[in-house]
Amino acid sequence: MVEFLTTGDILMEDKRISKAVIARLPRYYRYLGEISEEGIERISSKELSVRMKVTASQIRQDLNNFGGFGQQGYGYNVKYLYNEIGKILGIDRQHNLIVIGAGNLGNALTNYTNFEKRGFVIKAMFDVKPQLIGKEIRKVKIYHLDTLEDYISKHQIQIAVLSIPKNEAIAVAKRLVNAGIKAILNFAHTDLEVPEDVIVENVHLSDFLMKLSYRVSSLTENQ
Ligand SMILES: NC(=O)c1ccc[n+]([C@@H]2O[C@H](COP(=O)([O-])OP(=O)(O)OC[C@H]3O[C@@H](n4cnc5c(N)ncnc54)[C@H](O)[C@@H]3O)[C@@H](O)[C@H]2O)c1
Repeated sequence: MVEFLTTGDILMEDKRISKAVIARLPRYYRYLGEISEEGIERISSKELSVRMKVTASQIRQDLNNFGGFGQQGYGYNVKYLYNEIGKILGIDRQHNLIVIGAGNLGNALTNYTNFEKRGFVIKAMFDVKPQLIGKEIRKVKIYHLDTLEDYISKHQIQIAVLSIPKNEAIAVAKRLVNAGIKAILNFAHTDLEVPEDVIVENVHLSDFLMKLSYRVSSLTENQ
């Protein structure tokens, strides 16, 4: 039988891994990293479930997708599982990023050193404001947007972060795609139109705030 993948699913050893499972992997990765730092070498699905506040069967189901991580009566080898999930997520290797828009948000992202610990290295920033060109933020140079395609063709850039006004984002995203970028982290409040093989993750903090607002409002209404 032919199996069809929906966008975002991955195929591992002829097995379809759902988007939902993939979306949970960063959380497993984070928890296992912390557990490993505590010096714990192995952990049962039950213990992990208590820490992560998900059911043990969910954990077993999720991790069984990748095979061979756990052993009956032994539990999971924390370091091994951590490394394997890291490999699946592709963070066992370096990813080079560029940030488009060197304003408040672009600065904050570039100043955040923890991305590098996960292998995400910001190589350059781009802007259109003449007074910003040539400046550096944590040794990351700001280039003019005119040099975008040239820079991408000369450096191995996989991911672009868009932190520019929304009315500029669609045009810049098109240029990024034409220059070969395959993944965009989009902070601009607009939907991007990209080909199917380009991955876009939208981060709209205001959406989270609206969700919180809804929850807070319903709490106060029920009081
Ligand atoms: N998604 C979120 O949760 C979230 C949160 C904060 C801000 N934002 C959005 O992110 C964007 C940036 O916010 P900010 O506070 O950093 O704004 P900002 O005004 O401080 O910075 C924007 C920068 O983009 C530059 N720019 C404008 N057009 C450009 C182009 N075509 N190419 C390259 N650079 C260009 C500007 O010169 C400026 O330096 C805005 O669209 C804002 O709405 C989103």
